[in-house]
Amino acid sequence: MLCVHSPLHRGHAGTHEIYRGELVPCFEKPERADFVLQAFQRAGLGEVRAPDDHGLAPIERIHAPRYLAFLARVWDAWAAQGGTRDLLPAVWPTRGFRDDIEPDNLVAQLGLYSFDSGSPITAGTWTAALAGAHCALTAQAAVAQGARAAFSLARPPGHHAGTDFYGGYCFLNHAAIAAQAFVDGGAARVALLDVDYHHGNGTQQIFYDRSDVLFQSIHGDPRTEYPFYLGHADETGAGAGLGFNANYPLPAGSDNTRWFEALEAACRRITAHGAEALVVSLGVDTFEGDPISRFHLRGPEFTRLGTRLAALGLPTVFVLEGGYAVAEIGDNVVSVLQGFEGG
Ligand SMILES: NCCCCCC(=O)NO
Ligand SMILES: [Zn+2]
Repeated sequence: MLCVHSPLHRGHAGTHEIYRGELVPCFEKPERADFVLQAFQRAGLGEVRAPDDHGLAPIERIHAPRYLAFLARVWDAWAAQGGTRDLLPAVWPTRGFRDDIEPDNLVAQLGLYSFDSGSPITAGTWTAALAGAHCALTAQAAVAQGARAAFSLARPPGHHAGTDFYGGYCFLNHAAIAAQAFVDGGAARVALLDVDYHHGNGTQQIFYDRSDVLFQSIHGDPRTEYPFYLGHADETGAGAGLGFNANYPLPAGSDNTRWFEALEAACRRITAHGAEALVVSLGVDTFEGDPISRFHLRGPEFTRLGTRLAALGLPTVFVLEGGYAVAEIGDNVVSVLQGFEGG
């Protein structure tokens, strides 16, 4: 299986995030990708290739121009003001505020384009996010050209990023960008399955009124788990997209039997959709030892996940999302990919 990876992720290295109201060291750190890369190479799963430069056009198919312009300029604007520390928002346009006018104030702009204070922007964030999107696009191109599967090994992750907002450590929605590339390449029906512990609120928002991309997510119940404000089972799509969004929220602490029951339901739905390609938001923070999550998957379950996805028989792009047990993230990701390869 091809792995697409860029060392440019290392430029995104925030020091602290606000987690549940407290300033703590970042959980989403460069070592995550290093450990996955080492495990992938150790397992001999395939070639590791640098991403091609796909430019901005495929990214503009998903994200709003004013948001991309903001991400591209925000650090330089901050540096021009003499700023050096990581950028975190402190004010947001919640209900009753206007969000059609972009304030001149930089901290206000951070709030306009974000939904949490846990995703620091640093000098290398834009470059890293852009490289991550190009990793996903390069993986998608390889699959569109005949590869059975490919893995986009990038950070920061993407599934919390919406059309014009960042959060949950995510800035560009790599999985959504890859799914759109399949559509733009002629696929009439694409399935996007999010198996990260946290609901892919950004991906849901992006495809919510569309029937060509079926979005499904298995995740910790948002009544108690991040992102809290989206991811309930009654969110089934809108307009032309009604019936093409499915959430499987599970109570924190749910056992693996319940998790795989949800996976089975989602896989059946993918087959019923008549999907021609599959994009997987592969978060492994479902791992029993993950520091910020509360499911119980371990190596054998990750292998079983990969095997089940292989049984769908679809051209598949895996996109790395979460997973913060840094010592185990590599083995957990490789277990999924090995299960898929052997499936
Ligand atoms: N800062 C709060 C927790 C963010 C979760 C990020 C994640 O793993 N999403 O899938
Ligand atoms: Zn997650």
